[in-house]
This record gives sequence, C-alpha cells and structure tokens, in this order.
Amino acid sequence: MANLVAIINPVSGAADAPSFFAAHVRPLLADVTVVHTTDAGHAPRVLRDIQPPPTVVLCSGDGTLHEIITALAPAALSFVLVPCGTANALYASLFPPAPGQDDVEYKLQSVRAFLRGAPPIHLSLAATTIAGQVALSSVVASTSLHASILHHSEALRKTHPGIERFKIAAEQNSTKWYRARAKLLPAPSSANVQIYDPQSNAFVPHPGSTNDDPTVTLDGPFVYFLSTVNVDRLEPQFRISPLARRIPPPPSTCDIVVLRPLRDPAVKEDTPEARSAYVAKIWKVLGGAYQDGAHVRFTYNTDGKIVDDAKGLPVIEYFRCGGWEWYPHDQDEDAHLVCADGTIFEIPKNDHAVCSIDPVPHAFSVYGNNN
Ligand SMILES: Nc1ncnc2c1ncn2[C@@H]1O[C@H](COP(=O)(O)OP(=O)(O)OP(=O)(O)O)[C@@H](O)[C@H]1O
Repeated sequence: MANLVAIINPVSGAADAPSFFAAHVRPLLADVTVVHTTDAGHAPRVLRDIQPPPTVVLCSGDGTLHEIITALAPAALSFVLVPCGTANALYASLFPPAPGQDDVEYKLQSVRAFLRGAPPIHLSLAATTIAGQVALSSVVASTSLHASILHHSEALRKTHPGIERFKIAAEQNSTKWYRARAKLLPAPSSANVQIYDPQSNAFVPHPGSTNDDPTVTLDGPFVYFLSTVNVDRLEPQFRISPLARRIPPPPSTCDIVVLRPLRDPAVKEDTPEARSAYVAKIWKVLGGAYQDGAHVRFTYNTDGKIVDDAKGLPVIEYFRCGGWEWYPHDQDEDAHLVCADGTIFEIPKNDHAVCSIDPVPHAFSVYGNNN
C-alpha cells in the first residue's frame, strides 16, 4: 500500500496514540511510513513535500487535523482517522458511538473503511475571515458563549489542567449576553436561507429570505451562535447540531444553532435580573444537546417555560445556509471573540467576521461510513 503515512500525536488526549497504533493499527497496514510528532507544526511539515499527496493515517484528535488543513489547504489529502484526542468531534460524528460496542473496533472503523476500498468522503471547510486573515475549520466556527468558554478556559489552564476548566469558564460566562448583529447568507445551491421547523421536522425557507434579499439579519443579544461543518456533535455525546446527520445537508453548507434570549415570552428586556433568570434555560438547552440533540424540539409555552413538544415557538433557531457575517457591538468586548476549531480570534473594533463554506476548491477527504 504505497504512499501511506501514519502521523501519531503522542500528546493527544490521554497520550495513548502510540500504543494504540502499535497494537491495533500497524498490524493492519502492509506498507506505511510512521511519524511521531515532536511539536506543534510537525505534522504539516512532514506532509508538505510528499508527492503525490499521501493518504494520512491520523492518530490524534481534531486539533492535529485542523493544524494540517490550515497549513496545507487546498491540498488533496485523504485522512484515515484513528480517534486518540480528547473530543474527537469529527470521528464521533462519522461513527456515532453505540452502547455495548467493543472499544478497539469502535476506533478502527475509518481504518476498516480505507482497507475495504470505500471512497473517501469530501470534507467541507468553513473559512472565517477576520481583518484580512482567514481561519479554516473542519468542525466548528462560533461566537458568543462557545467562543467565550474556550477563551476564558485558556486562562484557567495552569490552575485547572483537566476538563473541569471548561465547566468553570461556562459558569463564569453564564449571565453574559452578547450584543451583535448577524447576517446569514444562502448557500450557492439554494435560493434561501433555510430554518428548521420542529413541527414538520423539515427545513423550510426562512420567511425573511426573499428573492429580492435572500439574506437573513438577526439582531442580538445572543447567548449562543455556533456553526458546524461535517459534524453533528462536538464530543461523542454533545450533539449540538443533530440535523447535520438526521437531515443530510447539501454540500458546502453549514448548520447554525442560535439562542437569542429576547425570543423568550418571559423575557421583556435585557436586565441583570433577566440574565440571571435565563441561566437555567441556557443549561436546559445545552443539556438537550446531551440528550441526543433533543434541544431542536424545545419550544416555549406562553409563560416562557421550555417544553419538549415541538409545537410552539422554537427555543433555538436552527439554520442551514452558506455562511454568516457577525457584527459585534463596539462596547461588548466578548462579542468580538470568534472560535475556529478551538482557536480563538478577536475581531478588531469597528470590524466584523465573515464565514463562508468552501469558498476555495480543495480536496480534503476522510474515510467514513458511506453505507
Ligand atoms: N509532540 C508534541 N508536543 C506538543 N504538542 C504537539 C505535539 N505533537 C502535536 N502537538 C500539538 O497537539 C495539539 C493537540 O492535539 P490533538 O487535537 O490531536 O489532541 P486533543 O486536543 O487532545 O484532541 P481534540 O482536538 O479531539 O480535543 C495539536 O494542535 C498539535 O499541534
């Protein structure tokens, strides 16, 4: 099997990529060049000069994939994923975990797809432009609470090296509302921005997306604004954009999950009391993501209580479109943060971010489950 390179990140996740590769992956591959990365940036350095572009057996988490794609786009690389990271969002989306599964076999599914000659699946890339710089992501691009949690948890890394720092950062940011305006852009293949209708369980054209102006403008404040490509979850059980799997999207689109608190019938205006009272509802919505993505069916009753009946006013707005623009309010520092696959960027004052999906042709693909 010529032109096969295994990249093993020894610090990913629980640091077991080298032992897992040696015990379970290497014996399945006849002819492979093996590289253990020694530092951040090593993986793309190795792959940059190999011609023709190799198939990459990647024993790591999403971060190493992000690093390779960012450095080498628009290269033609196919990835065989062996999930050895902390979250493994892309792998868990391609191969949703099932109860009772054998741990080793679970992790070998992309290898098995490659070995049986399955065609690789094309990846979509979100390109977020901020002050002329482009950040690529193959999983998530976000603002608001998700970006804030990642940003503030970094400051806690020294004191809290484990994942509890995300919980602390989430609590620190739970009463923040983000002042900004967002504009959603239709995909090239569609005349409209689409919004999910829980009652019919289908995407429908957004009523504000017309032939004259197919874009949709959303006024803040926002609590949550998160777009995904290629994935329906950010961790094996955190299924934040479940429709990316339940209702397969057309190519070059993103799914966007938005939570705007002023839609709640119980919230009349943005006050400190209203923000405090809304915290429990934020956790209820995000808790729904952990219940197999139940949050997409949540609606408000007339008192603002969140119910799981898909019949009233949806709590989240779930869009499918070709990209978005984000205009933060000048006086709201945290609204200037943007997360692209875990890396945080800051929008300069009086500026904005623009995210579009696959603006430049590329040929990254991944061996997944295409049955
Ligand atoms: N030898 C090394 N020492 C330190 N950092 C490394 C080394 N090799 C690779 N890296 C860096 O490790 C980072 C994190 O790796 P990776 O994303 O694979 O694991 P993770 O963060 O545990 O998983 P996930 O992204 O799924 O949560 C990558 O951005 C990569 O640049």
